[in-house]
Amino acid sequence: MNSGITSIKLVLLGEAAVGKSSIVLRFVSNDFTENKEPTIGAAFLTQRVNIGEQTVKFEIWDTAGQERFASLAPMYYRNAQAALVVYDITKPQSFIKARHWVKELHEQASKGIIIALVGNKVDIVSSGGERKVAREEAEKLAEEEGLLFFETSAKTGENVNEVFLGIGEKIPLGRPDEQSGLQNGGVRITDDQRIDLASTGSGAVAASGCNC
Ligand SMILES: Nc1nc2c(ncn2[C@@H]2O[C@H](COP(=O)(O)OP(=O)(O)OP(=O)(O)O)[C@@H](O)[C@H]2O)c(=O)[nH]1
Repeated sequence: MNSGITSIKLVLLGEAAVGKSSIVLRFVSNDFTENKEPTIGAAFLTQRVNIGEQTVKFEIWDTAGQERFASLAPMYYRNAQAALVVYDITKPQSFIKARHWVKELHEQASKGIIIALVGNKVDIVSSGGERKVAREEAEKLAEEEGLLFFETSAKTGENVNEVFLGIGEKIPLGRPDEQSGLQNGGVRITDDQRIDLASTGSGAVAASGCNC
């Protein structure tokens, strides 16, 4: 029984190794793996969160960034209500790729799709590494294209939940979920958990430990 739950179909796009899977892993399991294996094809995961009074189920398609999988992307973003376009703030090429994804989404995805531009791996800069994509440049792109913008670290968890909270707050909620889950299609499925996203600006997230 799924009534009262709103589903948000969300896709992650971005160059290989920018940290898409790591962002999802942080959001779904509050975990991080060094030297994560590249995604093959795509992975599907879900996570339920409470945003205010509303339970939202994120249905997340984590696409593979390797060029050989690029032609599969439209299959995953076609019906998506939200997209995370991820780049690595230490890799300028990944920001160029992010621009391409934003353009493609605006041309080919659903009208009204909510797009968040996400600059990942801020922990590298915090620990003395060199930033190669200026925050101002990304903010400018976000402003011009009407995107949400976040800088995150999947490694430390910084701002990761805020990305999903930001998406949840932008999408009109209250439309009950009419169908439970998507077909597996041979991809990895991870059980979802329920967490509460508090819109306090503090970024606090309380895991309720409910595997439901
Ligand atoms: N320092 C740091 N490393 C990260 C962060 N996020 C991911 N990584 C590392 O970057 C590498 C690539 O991460 P993935 O999550 O597999 O990247 P991806 O974008 O999903 O890659 P594809 O599946 O090939 O598209 C892994 O070694 C991760 O451990 C981060 O926030 N900080």
